[in-house]
Amino acid sequence: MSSERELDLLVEGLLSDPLHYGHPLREALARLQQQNLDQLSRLERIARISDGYQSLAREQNLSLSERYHRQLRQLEKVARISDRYQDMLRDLNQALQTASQRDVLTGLANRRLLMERLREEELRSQRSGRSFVLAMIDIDYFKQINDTWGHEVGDRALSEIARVLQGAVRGSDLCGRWGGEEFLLLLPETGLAEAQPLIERLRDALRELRVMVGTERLSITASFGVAEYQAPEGYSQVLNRADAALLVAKRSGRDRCVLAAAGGSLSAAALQPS
Ligand SMILES: Nc1nc2c(ncn2[C@@H]2O[C@H](COP(=O)(O)OP(=O)(O)OP(=O)(O)O)[C@@H](O)[C@H]2O)c(=O)[nH]1
Repeated sequence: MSSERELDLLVEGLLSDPLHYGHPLREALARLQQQNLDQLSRLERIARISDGYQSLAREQNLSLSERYHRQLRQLEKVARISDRYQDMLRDLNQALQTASQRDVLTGLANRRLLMERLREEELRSQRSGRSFVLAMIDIDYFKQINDTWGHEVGDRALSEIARVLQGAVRGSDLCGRWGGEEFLLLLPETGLAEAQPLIERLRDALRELRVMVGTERLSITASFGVAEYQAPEGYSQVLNRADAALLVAKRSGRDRCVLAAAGGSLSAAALQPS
């Protein structure tokens, strides 16, 4: 038995012994004993409170760290979703950009992209002094194809024509659909003399094109108006000259190419039907 416990028992024994009732020291001992018990229970309460605080603090720490990790995991998830979302947005933007620059039927550059490139080419030519060539191409009697075979056949013919034109030009050239059955070729860093063989090849390729409707083969020819950029003119002037040359090609029988010479006069160096 511990000495504290022995002392307790001794004090309890003295206080409960009727022999000591009325003894002046008994009252003092009883008060001392009570004070001791009160002190003890106060200490026990403090210890309980302290224990409670400690476990609460532990719990709070634990849940804080858990909450922190949970937040971190959520943030990582949000970041992953946001990355994916951004990738999707980028792809979508790219697709929209491409779609806004492409002709739906033929997949060629549309008029918007052609205009953009024309502006760029004008600036480049003014800086470098190297000209570019524009070829306006219009399919001959295309209305007859539609009227005879229907719009779907007309659409198929336009797609085939586009494929031939696109296949014949260099990577640095731009071939686009200007509208309807009209196409535009933009040949950077090129002069009329260099453009002529390409135009010849294109005319041949179109003439040889086999667009079939059942056993019938469509006859496809095109007229060309070709002009070379003359600095410091604006791109719309070279467009107008190519257009005027095309009109002459149409009026003088179609299936031919008319070159717009510098200064606005139309060259007699038209390529005649072969
Ligand atoms: N199928 C189809 N036809 C089109 C499309 N765009 C324009 N066309 C047709 O192309 C034809 C152009 O006719 P015109 O401008 O009279 O010219 P053309 O018959 O080719 O005669 P010339 O140009 O003078 O040789 C019209 O019948 C238009 O409807 C298209 O996207 N699909």
